Formats: sequence, structure tokens, C-alpha cells
Amino acid sequence: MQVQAPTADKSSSSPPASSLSVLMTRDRWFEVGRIVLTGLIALLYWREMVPLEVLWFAVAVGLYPLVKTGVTALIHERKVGTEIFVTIATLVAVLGGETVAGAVLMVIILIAEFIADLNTDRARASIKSLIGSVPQVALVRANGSERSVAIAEVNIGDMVLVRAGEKIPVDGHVRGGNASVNQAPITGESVPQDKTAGDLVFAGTIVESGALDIQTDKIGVDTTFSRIIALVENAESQQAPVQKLADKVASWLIPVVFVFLIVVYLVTRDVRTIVTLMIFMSPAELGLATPLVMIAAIARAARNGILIKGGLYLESLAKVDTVVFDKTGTLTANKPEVVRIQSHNAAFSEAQLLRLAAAADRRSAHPLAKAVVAHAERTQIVVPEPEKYEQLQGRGVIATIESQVVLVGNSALLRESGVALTIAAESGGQTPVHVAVDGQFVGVIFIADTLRPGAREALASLKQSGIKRIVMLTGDNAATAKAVSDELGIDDVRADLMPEDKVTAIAELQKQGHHVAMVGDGINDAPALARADVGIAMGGGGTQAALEAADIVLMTDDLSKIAGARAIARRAYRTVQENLFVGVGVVHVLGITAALMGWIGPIEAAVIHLGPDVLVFVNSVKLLRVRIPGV
Ligand SMILES: Nc1ncnc2c1ncn2[C@@H]1O[C@H](COP(=O)(O)OP(=O)(O)OP(=O)(O)O)[C@@H](O)[C@H]1O
Ligand SMILES: [Zn+2]
Repeated sequence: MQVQAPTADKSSSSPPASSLSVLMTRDRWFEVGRIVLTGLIALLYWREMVPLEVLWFAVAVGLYPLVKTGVTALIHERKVGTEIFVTIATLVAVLGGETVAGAVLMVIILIAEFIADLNTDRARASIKSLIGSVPQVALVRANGSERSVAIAEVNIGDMVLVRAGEKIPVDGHVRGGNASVNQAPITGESVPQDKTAGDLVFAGTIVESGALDIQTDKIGVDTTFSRIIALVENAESQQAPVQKLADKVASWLIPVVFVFLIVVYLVTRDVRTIVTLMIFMSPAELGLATPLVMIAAIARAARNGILIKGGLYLESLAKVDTVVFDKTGTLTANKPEVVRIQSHNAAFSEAQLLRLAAAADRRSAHPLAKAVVAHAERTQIVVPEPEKYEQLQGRGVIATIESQVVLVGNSALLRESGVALTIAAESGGQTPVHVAVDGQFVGVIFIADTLRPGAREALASLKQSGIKRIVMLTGDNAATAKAVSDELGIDDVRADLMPEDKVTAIAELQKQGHHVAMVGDGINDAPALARADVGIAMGGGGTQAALEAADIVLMTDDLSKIAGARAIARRAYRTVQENLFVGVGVVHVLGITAALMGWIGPIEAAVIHLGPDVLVFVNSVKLLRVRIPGV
């Protein structure tokens, strides 16, 4: 899906960040001056208009910053970078009598580095502007009047008014009005959503028609939108293993290169060849080959409603061969409903049973608990407050209500509390929630949940994309689990699991050599999400714990996005390899060959050398637009 970049932002007046004028900082102008000065003096010397000493001076001016950054990198990171390389190449040329060649070479390299640096910054800026921005002012309604307020001065709870054509400045919920909102900047979904009272809205999304009164819940850096931007910005710091590999290669390559150069010099005694060779042996693009790809891929995913927290996870996602799913809230729609109540004790009517169960479940965040409470409210039962309440992971709740001890949960909960189950309440695809009062089993509430729309197709496309194994892990009972898995065509199912059993199951799969992705909603699977090679959380209905524990978040809860994310990840991985092998490897091998054969000199080499830089850059940024099947 190709998403339109958000339309012009009327309420912010800052210029687009990608414009050249913003990138040309004072330091950059200074750099331009230095390059021009060195180039000019080299030209004058060549025309025999200035003495050699002046050229020496120019070379020193040109090399100064290179030496500075090069030596700093050497001392602090123990890394021989391009800077040291260029310095040595230039010095070798100048000391070897090839003074003009040396100076020109240095100038060309300085220009190349300058352009590469500028372009990388520009790519970053344009990636950010693709995602969009948040308005800088909000129209706040207070005491019957409205006034424009800088976004930094909006408070949580403030009522913000947003009209057609404007962007929403805060995260909040609708208190009045109707509107059709384009949420593409957050979810990647370009079909506008209708919003009315009670609905959640996000900063950065656009009101296409209508108007909304929004009560502010989150502002500034706390908004979902800001978190997305921060992720894209920080993506570089979460280095992918392939990037560390590139760094490692660069560090052992350099001594090898020096030995090789010395050997060549001893054989040919030709300074020009050495200088030419040095240009093609610089490890510069090795450093460029991955980070730009990672930023581009993460930005591409973000535009499709997939949050990826770093390049690291892109690489692991590309390698995944096993996907593990949680059932409740992930494969099911997370809209559980009570379908039947069965009393097994004549002293309790169905309404009484529901009343006690709802009271016990009142404080629980579990989807089943919410279904019980919602059903009680719908049947207009007044639900009392529990005097005591405890949620037992993977079991249910124990509560004290009107001096009675009430258990609500699965059969294990009752068994472990010493309650005898008079019947085995198994019922196809429905989850039985058992209720016991003061040690007596009193009845069962059956809860049904529908499958998440598109779940079947999403699993099929994952299999098609090369996933070998799909597993379902659930805390629910085996019968319900089987009903769901049969419908979805999953054959590896494990039911009645405690949260820690899910972690063990994943560890086992990993021990068998699988790369495991875990998809969950986080009610009971945050530890499993953290344990898997890649944790993927459902963002829409997902809990905070899952969002924190997960490496990838699906903003729309759309399972088909998993295959989409994987397609982006694999494409990015391939792009990195192309960059390394074609952009860096092939071009350099050809260049080295040409230099050894004496076909090219240092200046041609410096010009040709711009090729891989450009190639790597274009190839990486392409990831933002190229068609990726399934995305
Ligand atoms: N608050 C609750 N109210 C009623 N029953 C509960 C509650 N919490 C847990 N249970 C029972 O314990 C079982 C296991 O719960 P758990 O949260 O581990 O898994 P789940 O939500 O059923 O499934 P999944 O692991 O697929 O998310 C549930 O199926 C339910 O029967
Ligand atoms: Zn779940």
C-alpha cells in the first residue's frame, strides 16, 4: 500500500527540513571554504604561480580536520577510519613527489565526503518529513471562548477544537462532534475513519471533514506520533549485527591492506600505483552500507503502521522461520462475549451467579473478565465492589464479596483451591469460566470470541513467504484452543499454559535451531515477547507491557502486517547485501585491478570512487518507494 504523505501543514510555519538552506550550517560553509581554498592553491601551483611551500600549506589546511577526526577515532574507538586512510594516501603522494596528484586527490575526497555527509542528512530529513509533523499550535476551548495556544502550553485535560483540513495536535478522546479522520501517519491506513464521542484520536492525524472537540490525554513527546518519530530517529543506534560485522571487517582489513601496499611498492617502486590502490582500499562505504538502509526500512514500515524499534530487529525478522501466536486477543478479535450461563447449584440463579462473577472480575484487566462485567452491566445487574481481590496469572481471580469467597476462572483454579468439579464443562469453541462460592462449585459462564478478521489469510501468506512453522500458545483450555486452531489451520497447538510455560516453549523452539517471532497482545505474554528473537505486539488493543516488551508493534492489529513487515525486513537485508557486495566489493575489486594494471591514475581513481558512494546511497533510499509485495 502506498500512502500519501500528509498534506501541507497549515498550522506550522517552519520550512521543510529537507531544504538545502537548513542543512548548510555554519560548519558546512566553513568546510566549503576550506575545500575551495585547497583546490585553488593546487591549481595555482600546477600553473607554477605559487611555490611548493604554499601547496604544502594548503595540504596541511585540507588535512587538518581529517587528521583530527581520524586520530580521535583511532584513540577512542581503536578504529582506523577513512580519514586516516586519506591522510596517509595524500602524504604518500606528496612525499613521493606526486604533489599535485596528492593535492587534487585530497580535494576530490574532501568533496566526496562533503556530498555524502550532506546527502545522508538530507535523506534522514526527508524520511522524517515523509512521516509528517504535528501542528505547533492548538485551538483550546476554555470558559466558552477559543484561543490559539502554543502546543507546549496545552495541558492534559484541555479541550482542543480541530476543524476540517487541520491536523490533530494532541492524543486524546473525542468529546463532541463528528469527523472523518485520516490516520495514515500513525497506522498507514489511508481510508479515513469516522470518529465520534468516545473514540480515540492521535496527534499528527488529519481531520478531512467535520470537526471535533478533543479532550487532551497526551501531549508532546508522550504522543504516539512522537514516539514513532523518536523510533525512526534512534533506529541507527540499534545496530544490526550485519553492521557490526561490517565494522569488524573494516578493522581487520586495514592491516592486510597496508602489508599488501608495501609488497606492491617493493615490487613496482611506483608511488602513483600505491596512491591509486589506496583510494580503492578505503573502507568508507562499509560504514555507509547499512545505516541508511535501516533508516529507510524503518520509515517505510512506519508509514504502513508497523513500528520497528531498531535495525537489529529488521535483521532478526528477516531470518525468522517460526512464528508463535498467542490466542486470546491476537488470533481472536478480542471482543469476547458471554453466550450462556449455566447454574449447577439450585441456590444460585443465573443472575446471581453473574452478579458475583462480575463483582469478582470487576478489577481485572483480563479480556474474559471484561466480557463478564460488560454482560452484567448489559443485563442491568448492580455489581457490588469486592472487599478483597486477587488476580492469579493463568488461573482467574479470587475475591471476597459480601463475606463470601468467590473463585472465577479455569478448572485448574478450582482444582487447586480444592473445589470439586461436578461436571466437566467443555463446550466446543467457547471458553468456560467456572464460578465457585465458599468452596462450592456453582456454575459456568461460557464466553465466545470470534476469530480476528483476516487471521486465516494472514497465516496463509506467512507460510507462503517461507515460514516453516506456525505455533499457537494459549492459557485457554485445550478444547477451545483446538476449535480455534482447526479453523485457522494451525497444527502445532499448546494449551493450558502458564505465562512462564510460553517462555519455555519458545526457548525450546530456539534450542531446536529455529529463529522465533512471537506475536502477542501482552495480557500474559510480555515475558514470551521478550524471550523470542523478535517480539511483535498488537498495538491497537495491546497493553502497555506488551508495547514495551515488543520489538515490533502493529498499530492497526492487522495480522497481515506481519507478512508485510517481514517483506520489508527481507528486502532491507537484501539491500544491505547488495550494498556490501556490489557497491563496495565489486567496484573496489575492479578499481584495484585497474590500478594494478596501470590503467588508471590517482585522480581517475578518486573520481571513479564516487561511484559506489552514489550507488549505495541510491540503492538504500530506493527502499522508501520500491514496490514490495505484501506491503
Ligand atoms: N480475570 C479472569 N476471569 C476469568 N477467568 C480468567 C481470568 N483470568 C484468567 N482466567 C482463566 O484462566 C485462563 C488462562 O488465562 P490466560 O490469561 O493465561 O490465557 P488466555 O487469555 O485464555 O489465552 P492466551 O494465552 O491465548 O492469551 C483463561 O482461559 C480463563 O479461563
Ligand atoms: Zn493473549
